[in-house]
Amino acid sequence: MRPVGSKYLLEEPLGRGATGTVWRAQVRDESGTGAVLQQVAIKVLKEELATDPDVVMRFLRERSVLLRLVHPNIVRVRDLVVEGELLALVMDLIDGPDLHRYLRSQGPLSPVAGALMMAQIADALAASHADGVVHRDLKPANVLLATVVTADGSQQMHPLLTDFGIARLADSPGLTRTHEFVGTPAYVAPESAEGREQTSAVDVYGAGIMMYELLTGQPPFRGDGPLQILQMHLSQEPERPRNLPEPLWTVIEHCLRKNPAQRPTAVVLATALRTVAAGIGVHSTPAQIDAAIAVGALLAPALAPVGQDPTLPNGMRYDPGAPTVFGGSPAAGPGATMVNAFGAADPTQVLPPGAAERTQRLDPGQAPGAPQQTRVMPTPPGQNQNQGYGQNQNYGQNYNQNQQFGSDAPQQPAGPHPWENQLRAARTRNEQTQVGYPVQPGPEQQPQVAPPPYRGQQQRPQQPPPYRQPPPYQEASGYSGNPDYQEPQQAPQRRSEPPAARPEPQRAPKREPRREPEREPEPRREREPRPPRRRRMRIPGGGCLRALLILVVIGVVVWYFTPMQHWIHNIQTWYHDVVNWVRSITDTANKVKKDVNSVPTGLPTNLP
Ligand SMILES: Nc1ncnc2c1ncn2[C@@H]1O[C@H](COP(=O)(O)OP(=O)(O)OP(=O)(O)O)[C@@H](O)[C@H]1O
Repeated sequence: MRPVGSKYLLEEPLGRGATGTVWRAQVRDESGTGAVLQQVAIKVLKEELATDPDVVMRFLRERSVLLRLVHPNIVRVRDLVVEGELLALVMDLIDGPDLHRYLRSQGPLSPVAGALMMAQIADALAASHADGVVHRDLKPANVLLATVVTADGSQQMHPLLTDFGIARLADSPGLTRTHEFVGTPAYVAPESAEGREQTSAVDVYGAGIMMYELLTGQPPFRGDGPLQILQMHLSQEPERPRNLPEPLWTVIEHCLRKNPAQRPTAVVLATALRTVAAGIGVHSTPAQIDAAIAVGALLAPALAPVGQDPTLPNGMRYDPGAPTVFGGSPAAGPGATMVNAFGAADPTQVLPPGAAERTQRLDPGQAPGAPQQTRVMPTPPGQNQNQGYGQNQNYGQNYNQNQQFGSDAPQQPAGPHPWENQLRAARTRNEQTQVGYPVQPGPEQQPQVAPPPYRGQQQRPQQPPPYRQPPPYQEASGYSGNPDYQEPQQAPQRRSEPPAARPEPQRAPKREPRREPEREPEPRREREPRPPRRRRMRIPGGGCLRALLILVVIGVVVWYFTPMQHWIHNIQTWYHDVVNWVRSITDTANKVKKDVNSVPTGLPTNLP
């Protein structure tokens, strides 16, 4: 067993994810008895994260926020440990599978069960959004299912959202150089895929994808590789699953809008899901059915009652400013190099060289060791990369303006996100290849993904929605919380006309024209499509015939239009002359020879 800090002992790994390994661990009594006080889960972040100064810095800065996120549907983070080159989150140990594993083994949930489970996850999101925390990596693997036994002895599944802040930690400028993907492509919102600003709406998109998967068994966009899936998020509309009740599809479809401004808030989503769950059950009253059918009006973005859910009791408001209630002992052991939940005021003792100094520069007005304010509105990816630490001194300021989701705080120019680069590279590759690939439209040609008119940039900033505690399942629809609960699969029958659509409310007048982002991506010039080539008919041997024909034509021209005939005639004449000369010479020679041979022999040989 490996010790972590002065009071934790890692027992056995529970599982590994992209950002680290989760261990079952013990909390030891530090008074000397060594007794095991409690079992916890500890997520030990990967070494490459733990050694990245940016991650360490964020880890320390966001500890107060992560520790403060206390909600019935959020896995509670109890402690954050920084020890040497080890970063770890100490969490409640949840004795149950994660939702991904559950879906693989049990199959999809029924519409009512799925809607009620997602309503609870939306509650968790509403609470975290109210506190300025965007999850950014919503997926079934990040929902743990605790089993609770009710008063009547039956077992119920209780979903708890985990891994808050991890995606943001992993999205470090240093890491994005080596890690191409932070997040899970199947659940990524279009704006995240394009490296645009990520607001709380990315979580609502993730919730929409998750809901689709809970009800059908698979996410809406599936492809061969991450890039193809990202492209589908950007340009494809999800296909409506068969047998899905219409009101439930309406909710999913609103969550999956490409434009983040058209998605509902998490508060509205939770209300809408409970309305739908109540209206599609077997015991639904006509009024509940009508309310479910009219859920589209509730989800309309202009009507989204930010933070105002009339169905929730007043006494159950979520107070983001409320003090965090921690358990355990605040004392760190002597010499312990640990930053703990109770020691927000503890000086940070172990930081990679320079990180402490940077932290100091980030918070110039803050006394060393003083509890940090909540500053967790995610900066657009790449911002830090381009700006350096000095400019991050505005972080707190920006947060104060940004904590209303979608505020009119000045937008920092965001550098290209790694995904964006990859998408561009892929498109460019397609263009260069040009073999049977249609030219992919650039972002500027895609109507669905045109930079959205962020509400925050156009409208007056709104206060974050005060979160109210949701009612238990039973209050919503009589659902016991057990996903095995049976309810009809078909859409509710319309028993009366739905209530007239609410009048469109007056939108707040534009306060200032929207500022164009300073770094608009260069509009990419589309290539002119090549005209189709005319295909020539190929005749076998046609090439030879053509050459022969050309030779004949040349011969005729030369014969009739040049002195060739004359030259040939002369050559013939010369030839004949030469032949005649040769003949006459030969004849003469033969004659001479004959004459010589005819000279009489027998002459005296002894002539003087
Ligand atoms: N608090 C917890 N209690 C019990 N088991 C947990 C807890 N947190 C995580 N686990 C289990 O540990 C395993 C790994 O979790 P982890 O969060 O690292 O996985 P992941 O979500 O797939 O990865 P990542 O979010 O890093 O991409 C999962 O199977 C999960 O069920």
